[in-house]
Amino acid sequence: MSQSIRIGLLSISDRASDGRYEDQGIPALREWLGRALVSPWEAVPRLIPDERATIERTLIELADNEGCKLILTTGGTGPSPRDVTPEATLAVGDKEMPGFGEEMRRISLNFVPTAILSRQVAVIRGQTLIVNLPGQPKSIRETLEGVRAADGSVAHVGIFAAIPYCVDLIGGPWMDTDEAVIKAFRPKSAVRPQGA
Ligand SMILES: Nc1ncnc2c1ncn2[C@@H]1O[C@H](COP(=O)(O)OP(=O)(O)OP(=O)(O)O)[C@@H](O)[C@H]1O
Ligand SMILES: Nc1nc2c(c(=O)[nH]1)N[C@H]1C(S)=C(S)[C@@H](COP(=O)(O)O)O[C@H]1N2
Repeated sequence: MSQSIRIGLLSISDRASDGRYEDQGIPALREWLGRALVSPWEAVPRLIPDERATIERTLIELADNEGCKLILTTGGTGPSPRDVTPEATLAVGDKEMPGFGEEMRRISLNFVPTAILSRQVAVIRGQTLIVNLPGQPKSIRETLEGVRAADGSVAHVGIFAAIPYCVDLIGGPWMDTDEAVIKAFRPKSAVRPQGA
């Protein structure tokens, strides 16, 4: 049995956090991960406003104190004055992982022409991978799972395909996925550690 991975689910929204609407970010993240992951995992959810200092503090808390090896944020990636999630994420990261943002924008263009308005980034902080997803709840599935053709075959692979191997490389727990949702790609040389 694999070791359980703790996954930070960080919904960043002024209106969801002050109760003007119900947060759909955390439920959408939970729902998708619940379908995609077949190895054990535990959600560590947080709902906060679009305040840069609060975002930075919460990312640090999830990574350093809560032991989350993966953090998925949703919201605050656009061009509006209050959208500061990428700045906060870059500020707490040791290394930027530009491929995630580049690929998510490409995937999202299959769904909306405004995909290029998302400034989403990904970083490594210590042994934690942090990935920004857009705020529209439907964009969570779109970017993580990718695009399917009418016959259900995969037309554009979602970014989650690369996440288990990235977590391996930074020393996190082994993750297995349901291939009907998303096939995790690992190079043939990747060796599953004993007991994982
Ligand atoms: N947590 C959420 N729950 C439900 N819907 C959301 C959430 N976050 C965003 N949305 C929807 O997606 C849209 C785009 O998200 P964005 O992150 O740009 O929010 P926003 O317009 O800055 O407002 P807010 O921060 O108050 O959610 C929102 O206008 C809203 O319709
Ligand atoms: N997959 C996907 N990506 C998407 C969208 C979407 O609906 N689906 N919305 C776009 C829009 S309209 C905006 S403004 C940006 C930024 O969104 P955010 O501020 O909610 O993070 O994400 C873009 N990326």
